[in-house]
Amino acid sequence: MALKNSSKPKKIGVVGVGSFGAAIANMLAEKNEVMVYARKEEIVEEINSVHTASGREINPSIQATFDPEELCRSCNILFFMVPSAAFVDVVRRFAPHLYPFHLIIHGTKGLALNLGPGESLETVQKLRRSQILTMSEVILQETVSVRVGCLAGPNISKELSLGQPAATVIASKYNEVILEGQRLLRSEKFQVYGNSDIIGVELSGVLKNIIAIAAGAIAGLGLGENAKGLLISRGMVEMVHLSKALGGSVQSVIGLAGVGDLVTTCNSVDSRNFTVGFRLAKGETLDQILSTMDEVAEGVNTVRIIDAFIKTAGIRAPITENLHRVLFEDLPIAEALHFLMKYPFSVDVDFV
Ligand SMILES: NC(=O)C1=CN([C@@H]2O[C@H](COP(=O)(O)OP(=O)(O)OC[C@H]3O[C@@H](n4cnc5c(N)ncnc54)[C@H](O)[C@@H]3O)[C@@H](O)[C@H]2O)C=CC1
Ligand SMILES: O=C(CO)COP(=O)(O)O
Repeated sequence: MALKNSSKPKKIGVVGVGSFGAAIANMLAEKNEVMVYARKEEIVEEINSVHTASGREINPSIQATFDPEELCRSCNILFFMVPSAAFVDVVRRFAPHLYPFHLIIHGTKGLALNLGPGESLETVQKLRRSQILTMSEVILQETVSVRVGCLAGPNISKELSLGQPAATVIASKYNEVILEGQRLLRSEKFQVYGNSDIIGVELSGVLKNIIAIAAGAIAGLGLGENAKGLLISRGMVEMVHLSKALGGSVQSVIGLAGVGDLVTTCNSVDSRNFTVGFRLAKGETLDQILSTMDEVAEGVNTVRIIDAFIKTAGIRAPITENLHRVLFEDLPIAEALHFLMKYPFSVDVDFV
C-alpha cells in the first residue's frame, strides 16, 4: 500500500540505540517526539518499560519499535546510527518502507564495499574508488531517498550524554537537510555547523579513526606530547590526500569534522579507536582486543579498506600503510614507529 506523507506532525526516528544512537536520540528528545528502532525485541521491551537500552538511560518520552515499517510510517526524518558493518543490511531492511519524502541523516564513521557477487576484500585485494561506498552513497544506492545528510564531528557519546558542550557538522547537498538537522539538534550546549561537501565530511569522520588508533599506540608506548603533535599533524596531511583522492575537499578535513574530531579522538581514553591502539601497544593481539570490546572500533576495518585503495590510487599514506602492517601482518609497533621516523617527509604542508 502506498504511503502518503500526511500533514500530521511526525516523530523523529533513530535507527540503532548503541552508544551514539542513544546519545543522539536523547538530545533529539529534548525538543522533539522521538521513536527509536532496535532490532532486538528485548531491547525494545527494555526501552519501553524501564527507559534504558542495554543499561544506557533513555529519555522516558522515547518510544521504541523493532518494526522498520512502523518507524518509517511514524517519522519523516530518520537518523541512521548503526555501525558500517551492519549498515547495508539495515538500510535494505528499511528500503521497502522509505519514500522520497523521507529525509535521512546518518552518524556512521565507516565505509562499505561495493563488490560483485562472490567477491570480498580478500579476493580483490586492491580497491578502486567505485568499489568503496560512504554511508550516504549506500543510502542513495539502496533506497529512493534523495535528501540525505551526515552528522560528523568531535562527538564522544559519553560526553554528550553528560550534557557537556560540543558541536557537530551536518553535511548535505541539500540545504534543507542542513537546516532540519540544525533545527532538531541545536541547543545551548550543542552547536550545529553546515557543510555542503557531504563526501568530504563523511571521509573526515572515517579517516580520523585510523590516526586515532595510531595515537592510542603512541600513548600505550609511553611517548610524549611531541610525538602526538607530530602524529596529529602528519595524520591530517594524510587525511587530506586520501580524502581528495576519494572525492572530498581539503576544507572539510581542516574543519570541525576533520581536525576537530581528529584532535578529540586522538586525546580521548573514551575513544574505542584510541583504545585499540593503546591496548596493541601494551602487547595484546588484535583478536584479543576485538573479542573483548562490546562497542565498535570502525578504524580497524577502515585501515583494511584504505590500504587496499592506496594500491590503486597512486598515493602514499605511510601512517595507514604501517598501521595495516601492525594490525594484520604482525609488524611490531616499535618497528612501525622506527619506519615512520625514517620516512622522507620533507615538506610540512603540501596541499595548499
Ligand atoms: N560512540 C561514539 O562516541 C560515536 C560513534 N559514532 C559512530 O556511530 C556508529 C555507531 O557507533 P556506536 O553507537 O558507538 O556503536 P555501538 O557498538 O555502541 O552500537 C551499535 C548499535 O548498532 C546496533 N546494530 C548492530 N548491528 C545491527 C543490525 N544488523 N541491525 C540493527 N542494529 C544493529 C547494535 O545493536 C547497537 O545498538 C559508528 O559508525 C561510530 O563510528 C560517531 C560519533 C561518536
Ligand atoms: O567518532 C567519535 C568521536 O567523535 C568516537 O570515536 P570512537 O569510535 O573511537 O569511540
